[in-house]
Amino acid sequence: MRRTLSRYLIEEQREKGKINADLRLLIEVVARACKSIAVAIGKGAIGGEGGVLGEAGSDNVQGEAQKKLDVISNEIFLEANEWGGHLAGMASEEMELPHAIPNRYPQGEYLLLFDPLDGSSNIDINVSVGTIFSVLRCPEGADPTADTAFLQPGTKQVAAGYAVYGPTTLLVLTVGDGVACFTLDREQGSFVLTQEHLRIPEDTKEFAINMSNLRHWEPPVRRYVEELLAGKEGPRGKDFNMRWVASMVADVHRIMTRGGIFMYPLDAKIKDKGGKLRLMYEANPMSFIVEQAGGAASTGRQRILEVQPNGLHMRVPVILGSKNEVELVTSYHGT
Ligand SMILES: O=P(O)(O)OC[C@H]1O[C@](O)(COP(=O)(O)O)[C@@H](O)[C@@H]1O
Ligand SMILES: [Mg+2]
Ligand SMILES: [Mg+2]
Repeated sequence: MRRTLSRYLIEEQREKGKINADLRLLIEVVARACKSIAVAIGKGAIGGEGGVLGEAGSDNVQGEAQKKLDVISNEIFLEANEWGGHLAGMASEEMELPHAIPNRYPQGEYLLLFDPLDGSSNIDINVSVGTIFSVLRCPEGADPTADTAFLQPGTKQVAAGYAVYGPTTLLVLTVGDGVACFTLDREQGSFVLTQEHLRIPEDTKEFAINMSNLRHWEPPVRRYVEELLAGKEGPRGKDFNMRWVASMVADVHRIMTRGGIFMYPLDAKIKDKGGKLRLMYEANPMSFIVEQAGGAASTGRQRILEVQPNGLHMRVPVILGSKNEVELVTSYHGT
């Protein structure tokens, strides 16, 4: 019998007691929003003036040029989730401040953080993009319209997931009880459980990093990658393969499927910003998922999930995936 996302969540609630009804419904709403984003992306250039493709003509809070689909996806997430009754507030990579739930809607106990469209640079060339989300509890008495309510380390996440809009639309989810993968059945309009208990192999022969930054990396990462490149003749004694999609969701999903290590380390160009990837919308949710699948996630100096955020849009170096490789790079950092 087909197990849909709804059924999986009901089991997590009623049989396993891992989530409450509010969190179940919240995840259902998030999944519906991802379906709507998948439909919007599917329209591509249809509709004149490039359709949903191309630039929006605006910048986000990080000073990055927004694509039309960044804006559309953000709107879809806000609209779908604000009236659901399960949230105290939302924060998005695309918005400077938290989004308050309007008074006319019921208020809930959770905070939702999201990167509505990850891998924006791939939209216009028809390569996989995705959505990443993280759920926290709103601390008692905290003001959900203020940043401070959201500034909790990743260990406090109660759920996290990502959608990949690729040849198929996938939703990968953890509620702290392992990782499950659902495939969107486009005819039925439902997410069907296609893999449970995902595990990342501890060893790998594949790595993902933007090699064009090599000259800017810190010595530990440079040493690690140079050893991989040396292959059979080098200290690792085996050949490694490299992949870089430049959509974190797609690169991480490959690692969830067949292992590997993904790195967006600190480099001289981005040192002042603290890294490239955003802690709250990218690094934390992905690290929660990776750890739940038996992998590891580190900044090189610290477990990502233990980083105390100092701002909603804080950036961190990210090294995640197959456990033994992540531990090796971390050891090169002298930690
Ligand atoms: O273009 P670069 O420097 O290789 O960076 C790629 C990284 O940037 C990101 O696209 C950032 O995400 P956004 O598209 O949400 O800004 C990651 O998905 C990806 O890993
Ligand atoms: Mg992103
Ligand atoms: Mg984005």
